[in-house]
Amino acid sequence: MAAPEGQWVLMATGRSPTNIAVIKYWGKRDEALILPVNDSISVTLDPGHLSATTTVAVSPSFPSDRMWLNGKEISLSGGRFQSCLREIRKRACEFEDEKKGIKIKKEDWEKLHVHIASYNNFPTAAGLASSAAGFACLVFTLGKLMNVKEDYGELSSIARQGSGSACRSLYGGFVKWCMGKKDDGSDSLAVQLADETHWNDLVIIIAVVSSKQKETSSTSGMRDTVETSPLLQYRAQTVVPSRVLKMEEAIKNQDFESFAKLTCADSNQFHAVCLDTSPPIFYMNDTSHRIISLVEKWNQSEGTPQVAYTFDAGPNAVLIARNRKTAAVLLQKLLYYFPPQDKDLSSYLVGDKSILGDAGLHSIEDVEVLSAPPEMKIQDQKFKGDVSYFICSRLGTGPKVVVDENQALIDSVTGLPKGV
Ligand SMILES: Nc1ncnc2c1ncn2[C@@H]1O[C@H](COP(=O)(O)OP(=O)(O)OP(=O)(O)O)[C@@H](O)[C@H]1O
Ligand SMILES: C[C@@](O)(CCOP(=O)(O)OP(=O)(O)O)CC(=O)O
Repeated sequence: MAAPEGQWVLMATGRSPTNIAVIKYWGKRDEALILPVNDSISVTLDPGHLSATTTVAVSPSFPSDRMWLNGKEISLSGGRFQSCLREIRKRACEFEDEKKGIKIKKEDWEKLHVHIASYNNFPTAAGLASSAAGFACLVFTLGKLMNVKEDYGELSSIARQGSGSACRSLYGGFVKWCMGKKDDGSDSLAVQLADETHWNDLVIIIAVVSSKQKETSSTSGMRDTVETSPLLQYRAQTVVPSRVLKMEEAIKNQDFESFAKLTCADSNQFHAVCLDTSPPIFYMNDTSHRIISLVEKWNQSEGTPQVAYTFDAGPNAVLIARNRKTAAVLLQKLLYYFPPQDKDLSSYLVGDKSILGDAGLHSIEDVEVLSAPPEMKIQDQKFKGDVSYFICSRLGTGPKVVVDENQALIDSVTGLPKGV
């Protein structure tokens, strides 16, 4: 290390998207390495709406590894953080910045400590896959800092050891996590099926359903399912392999009918294996069921699917509309049943707010005069307050370096999070 000992702080900042599975990962064959029992497929969401931003810093003056998440210091002692740090350090390469007088040899990285600050632009641990965006961002940004060779497949298999679904956030667009066969997990990694420009008509509306924090985490829920559900074997060995092939074909051909049918069926089967677990796990609630019913009835009345729904380990609905026009009609139907509790429409729909204009919803008065969806039996009942808010988004890119140093979350002089 050529610079005066302890005088420098070297930093990198990255931003990573979250993703939502359309063919679900549920069940591990190896808990420590996080190896799944089946392949899964996801869509990456626009990082402008849902992403993690992480700054990692290294300095000879740091006595230990530390991390701050959304401004609060958290422990890095857990096995998942330790696995990601260890695997990235192993692959670190020599780095030199002559102007700043910094030289770090390959073997120096093992001795240097890092400070990590991360911020999610959406609620953490609220069923919106913050762990996927977070671990993908951590691994991607550490890789940049430590000059790791750009092999996204390998990075994805490291992110997988932070949280399984995180491996799919290393790419934009449509992504497949190949379960792999090897015991060491080296072939359990993500590949991109198509980038975000391949099928850009799709519009994603997320209904963030009001709920307390979930009772069963994905990690413990899937462990219980593996141990107790006879249905999971059938799903992993027979159903998913053929669905994955069909889903890849649907994505390749932009076949919305097939895409929507597979997405809804797979979400429903995932929740069925949760119910088949002993004791049973319930992630969806009455609001989730009402949204399913709304979409199913509409799709049926149109004769062909307009919207796909999928639910992760929580009650939030992720709705994928075939195009903007359909998304605008969907929003009208949703707001008819789930009007905002207060008069502020603009904070009730975040992300791409321009969809409100497309739906002709400029004020709360426009929501109040919406007519009931004709295909629905329940016309006179509304469920104000059952949805906290909506997010309108689209498919997005994979992780990116944030070059603007003003956006770094760590102060380049103190090496501590800004504002601490
Ligand atoms: N930006 C981040 N950087 C690193 N780790 C993060 C980040 N955001 C979240 N995490 C990790 O993920 C954990 C939250 O994961 P959890 O599975 O409980 O919630 P979620 O991913 O938001 O929801 P779900 O898995 O139901 O979609 C946090 O406690 C933290 O360990
Ligand atoms: C329902 C899911 O969202 C489950 C995600 O599980 P996690 O990736 O959060 O679990 P761990 O690997 O234990 O961290 C389906 C999916 O994203 O494929």
